[in-house]
Amino acid sequence: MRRKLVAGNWKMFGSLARNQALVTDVLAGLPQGNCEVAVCPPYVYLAQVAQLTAGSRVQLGAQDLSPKAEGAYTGDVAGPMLKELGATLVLVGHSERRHGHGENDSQVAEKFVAAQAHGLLPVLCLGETLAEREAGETELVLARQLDAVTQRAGVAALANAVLAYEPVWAIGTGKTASPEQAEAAHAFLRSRIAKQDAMIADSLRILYGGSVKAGNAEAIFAKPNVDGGLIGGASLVVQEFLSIIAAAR
Ligand SMILES: O=C[C@H](O)COP(=O)(O)O
Repeated sequence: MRRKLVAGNWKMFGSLARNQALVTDVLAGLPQGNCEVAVCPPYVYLAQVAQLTAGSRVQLGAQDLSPKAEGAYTGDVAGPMLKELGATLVLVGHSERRHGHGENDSQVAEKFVAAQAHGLLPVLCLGETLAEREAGETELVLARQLDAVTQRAGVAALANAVLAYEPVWAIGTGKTASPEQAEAAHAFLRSRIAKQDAMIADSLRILYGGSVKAGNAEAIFAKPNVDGGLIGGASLVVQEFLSIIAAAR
């Protein structure tokens, strides 16, 4: 039985005052339940959010990391730094990094390896663009993005990771993948991993991300291969985020 995870990706939103209000209200309203909850604030707020979430069941994540442990890499942030501030997980390969910052599959694989090397749980994001979907290339793209990591890190590395299927066309657009479209992509990913290791495939959590809201979370999370969500915009709205957590039973 896979335990669901709902992770809020705040992207480049927040301020000291807004974060304090958001986390305080989320903690106050957190529904009972078995699902894991995490928030991923911008780097500069990790220490603040670590303090606010201390002792709660809300885990702390970062949105990206450097593939290097330290060095002359201006503007980059290394895994050990995230760990020191209390992060336990980190997103790698988010589409806003792949498409907005030109990260390729092999760089994403290096970041995945670095995350694990520094004791962080990598949440590997993958997903196709609208053009790729319309060209019938969804599975081809997912396979390429997944294989880049399994070939670099080995399939066994997925025992200590989470996947997040995020169709690029559904991110921040209000256009959600239907529960059936999400399920099909998740099932494809799981079956591809099962060809190499059935047990790892069975225990691996695959989150869905892309315009998840209170109103659609329950239907998406009800699909057998969907193990929670990576939530962008709705994670910044207290009642939306709490309802999504409640839907992840
Ligand atoms: O990381 C989260 C995803 O990019 C989804 O963002 P969204 O919920 O705002 O569409």
